[in-house]
Order: sequence, then C-alpha cells, then structure tokens
Amino acid sequence: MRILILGAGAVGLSVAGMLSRVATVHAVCRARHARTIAADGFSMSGVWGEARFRFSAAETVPEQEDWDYVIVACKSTDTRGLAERFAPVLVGREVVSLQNGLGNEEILAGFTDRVIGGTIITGFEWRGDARVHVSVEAGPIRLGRFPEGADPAVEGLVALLRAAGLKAGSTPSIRAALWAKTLYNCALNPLGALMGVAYGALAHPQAWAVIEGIVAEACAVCAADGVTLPWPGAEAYLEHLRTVQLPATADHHPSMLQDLQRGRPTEIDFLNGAVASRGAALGIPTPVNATLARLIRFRESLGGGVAGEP
Ligand SMILES: NC(=O)C1=CN([C@@H]2O[C@H](COP(=O)(O)OP(=O)(O)OC[C@H]3O[C@@H](n4cnc5c(N)ncnc54)[C@H](OP(=O)(O)O)[C@@H]3O)[C@@H](O)[C@H]2O)C=CC1
Ligand SMILES: CC(C)(CO)C(=O)C(=O)O
Repeated sequence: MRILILGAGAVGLSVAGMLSRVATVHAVCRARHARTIAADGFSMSGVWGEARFRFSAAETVPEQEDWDYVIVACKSTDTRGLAERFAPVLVGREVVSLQNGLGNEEILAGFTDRVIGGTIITGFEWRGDARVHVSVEAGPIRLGRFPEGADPAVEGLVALLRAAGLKAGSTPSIRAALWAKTLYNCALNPLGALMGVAYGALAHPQAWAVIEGIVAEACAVCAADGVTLPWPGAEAYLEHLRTVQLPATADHHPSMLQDLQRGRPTEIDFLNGAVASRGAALGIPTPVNATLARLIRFRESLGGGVAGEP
C-alpha cells in the first residue's frame, strides 16, 4: 500500500510514522522537518508510544508515483491552497481529509470525485522539528465516504490504520461524525484559546453557560442541515461532553491557543464561523457562535503574544 500525506505537521507526521510500519509512506511537509527526518528520523512520544520512524519526506511529491490514498492533514485554512498546488496528484485518487471543522471535504470534492472524510480526536503537540508528543486520546479515528456511505476503499484504510496499531473505525454517516467533532471543537477551542486555559477549566459554571449556548445553536444548525447526530439533542451531547470528552482531554490546550500565540490564522471560519454562516443560510440564529468567531478574528488581528502586552 502506498500512502501520500499532504501538509504533514503534528497530526500528519505522527500518522505517517505509524503507517510507515505497514505501508510505503511519503509526507509532504516543511523542509526543516524533512531534513530532520532524513538525518535522525521522526520522533514520537506519548500515548501512541515512544518511537523513531524513518519515511520519505520532502516539500514536493516524487514524480510518477502512484498512491492508494492521499491524506490531507494541513490546517483547514491551507486546504484550498494545498489542493490547488498538488491538484494533479488528487485527480481521480482516494483523498482523505484528517482535519478539524466543516468544509474541508467540500473543498477537496472540487479536485477529486473520491473524497473520504475523517475525524481524529487525539492531541498532538510539537516538541521540535520532526518531534511530536501525542498527549491525549478521546476516541478512535473515524472514516467514511463523503458525503455518505462506507465502501471497500474506506474499510481498506481503516484496516491499514488498525494494522499500524491505531484505533480506527468506519461510519456510514461521516457528515454526522464531522458535525459531532465540530461540536466539541466549537464548544472548547475558542473559549480555551481566548481564556488561555486547558479544556478542563471550561467546566467552570460561567464558561459552561457559554458552552451551552454554542452547543444549542450548533445542534439546531446541524438538524436544519439534515444531519442526525448520535445524541437525541443538545442536552444529551452536553452531558457526553461534560462526563466523557472533557475529562478525557482535561489537560489539553486547544491548538487554536497556539495559533493565536504564534500570530497565525486560526481555523475559526471552519468551526464557530462555519456554524454561523451555515446558520445564516438556513435561517437559524447563531448569536453565540457568531460572537465567538468575531472575538477570535479580533484576537487574530492583534497578532501573537499576550493580549494587552506592549
Ligand atoms: N494538533 C492537534 O492536536 C489536532 C489537530 N487536528 C486537526 O488536524 C489538522 C492539522 O493540524 P496540525 O497537524 O496540528 O497542524 P500543523 O500546523 O502542525 O501541521 C500542518 C503542516 O502543514 C504544513 N503545510 C501547509 N501548507 C503546506 C505546503 N504547501 N507544503 C508543505 N507543508 C505545508 C504547515 O506548515 P506551516 O506551519 O509552515 O504553514 C504545517 O507544518 C487541523 O485541521 C487540526 O485542527 C485534529 C485533532 C487534533
Ligand atoms: C486535540 C483535540 C482533539 C482536542 O482534544 C483537538 O481537536 C484540538 O486541539 O483541536
């Protein structure tokens, strides 16, 4: 099996490393990571184990290679640019999004008619060039044919991930899985990023009241979008978030916080911003999500460092 990973960073290089145990892998990543991988390998620590992996990595794709799967693992803000740059590699191939948020699969569907959606609810933190710490894991990787269904290509990648030692499963309703992951990220990422706290701190009643608003609106938009979530309503999801997901990732700081600290664009327009824009299109009011999206965009405009510092 031959796997190409595009936009390989914390998530993509870790998945590349694990898959290199059972498949031929090439990762398209930044040059500094590629240099370190060539010299010393990719180093991984944490809940996926301590390991050093060697696989092919560069800023470009080797010419005239064939790929069984192309996994896109960049930030959602880079999906379109990356897809445009590597468009010839995507045409007619199985292209898998392993990213957060709503909208990546729709972008990739403009480049291939074989899109597989994916969700990953594991925490990855940079520790240096080509060095990543896998901090927490709250569930298996979920894959499904986009917009719906599962088929042998989806099952083939699930089997490969399992053979590599990862927890993975398929779903016939990837849109529901993407919405479910988006609920989690919308509820926790912007608040955690704005307040500079780990997820566990968001159980505070003042924060939780905001989270209730975020989730109620997002569930209403999701229902209007024709997607049935695994929970009967917002209350049931909030209970799952409070009792299962929050404890499992209590010590994790949202990647959005790191983006803000580094003065980088966040994925807000694929999270709460996407809930607000889809809500507007469907006639569902989303004042809480729209306000959080505005606050994050405002914070982005202030650049890196701590707000208020000279
Ligand atoms: N980190 C986490 O814990 C989790 C992240 N996710 C999601 O997974 C996705 C990826 O996140 P993550 O791995 O953290 O992001 P990273 O920023 O660590 O990785 C993406 C990498 O792609 C690189 N890149 C972008 N464009 C190109 C290009 N044209 N050529 C080569 N490299 C390129 C980026 O470089 P540069 O930075 O220089 O632009 C970066 O190194 C996101 O949607 C995120 O929300 C999901 C679950 C957990
Ligand atoms: C790491 C994870 C899964 C939160 O636990 C995440 O989605 C993020 O930080 O964006």
